[in-house]
Amino acid sequence: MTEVLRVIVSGVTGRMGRRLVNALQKQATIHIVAGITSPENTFLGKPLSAVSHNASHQAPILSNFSGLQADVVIDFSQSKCFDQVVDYCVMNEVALVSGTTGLSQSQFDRISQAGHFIPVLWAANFSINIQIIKNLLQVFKQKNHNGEYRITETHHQHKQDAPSGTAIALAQSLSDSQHLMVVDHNRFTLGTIEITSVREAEVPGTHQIYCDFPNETITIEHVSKNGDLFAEGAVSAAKWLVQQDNGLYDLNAIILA
Ligand SMILES: NC(=O)C1=CN([C@@H]2O[C@H](COP(=O)(O)OP(=O)(O)OC[C@H]3O[C@@H](n4cnc5c(N)ncnc54)[C@H](O)[C@@H]3O)[C@@H](O)[C@H]2O)C=CC1
Ligand SMILES: O=C(O)C1=N[C@H](C(=O)O)C[C@H](O)C1
Repeated sequence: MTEVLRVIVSGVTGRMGRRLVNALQKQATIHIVAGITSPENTFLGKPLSAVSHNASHQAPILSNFSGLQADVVIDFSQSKCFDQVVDYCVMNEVALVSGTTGLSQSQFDRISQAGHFIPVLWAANFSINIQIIKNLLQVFKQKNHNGEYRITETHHQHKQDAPSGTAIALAQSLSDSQHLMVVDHNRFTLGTIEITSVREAEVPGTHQIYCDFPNETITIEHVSKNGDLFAEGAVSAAKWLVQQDNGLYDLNAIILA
């Protein structure tokens, strides 16, 4: 008999959390234990059916993880509640898949530490093709010593962090420096890489990378058509992660599996 995977959705009332619930409900072998939201959220105490297409879903929307038992947490929330997510997973030996961006360096250090105790996978972008583009950019960097690069990211007006986690990750593939500097509210640098952030209407997420070499230019554009791309990527990652040993993983581990 196939074992049922018990999942907690952190950030369940958000744009991604709702898509995640819908994606999880398509999986016969997944059971959603509960959804977590902020203490002030109006959906608190309601069943998951309040935030999903499936009116029959009775799992509760809670403000904390207390007493919950699960195999994996899938987290798309906010940096301010990220520490409580990691603490719950480590203390209860629950695997963690997280796509929350805008994290501080100490929160990234915490993810690395958590990998000693549980399987953890964090990705700024759950599109496998973004991971493939990151890998390609690393090759560009190795093979082109005179390359100059610029990144522009465009997202919906509700997005709280800038630049996007994806833009930072793409720039990190191209730079020896990992340190982000703020130029002004929508312009940043990471080493010599310039990043521009645009906030526009309901754009799901577009990233353009301009690569300038002495005798050629290359432009790569990745356009997310909708958030299901990320939700479905995170569900696949969760199904894979629960079968792994403790450790810190990225999407390359899934590509190479
Ligand atoms: N890695 C990826 O592929 C993707 C990452 N993201 C990231 O996921 C995160 C969420 O994005 P959205 O759903 O658009 O944001 P959102 O603002 O719509 O949702 C955030 C959720 O976090 C919850 N939350 C806020 N404070 C909380 C607290 N103290 N305790 C528990 N829950 C709390 C909110 O209630 C809400 O459910 C962002 O960091 C975003 O950048 C978004 C899309 C794709
Ligand atoms: O907030 C979003 O919407 C997205 N955030 C991620 C990021 O910060 O890179 C990924 C995706 O582009 C959508």
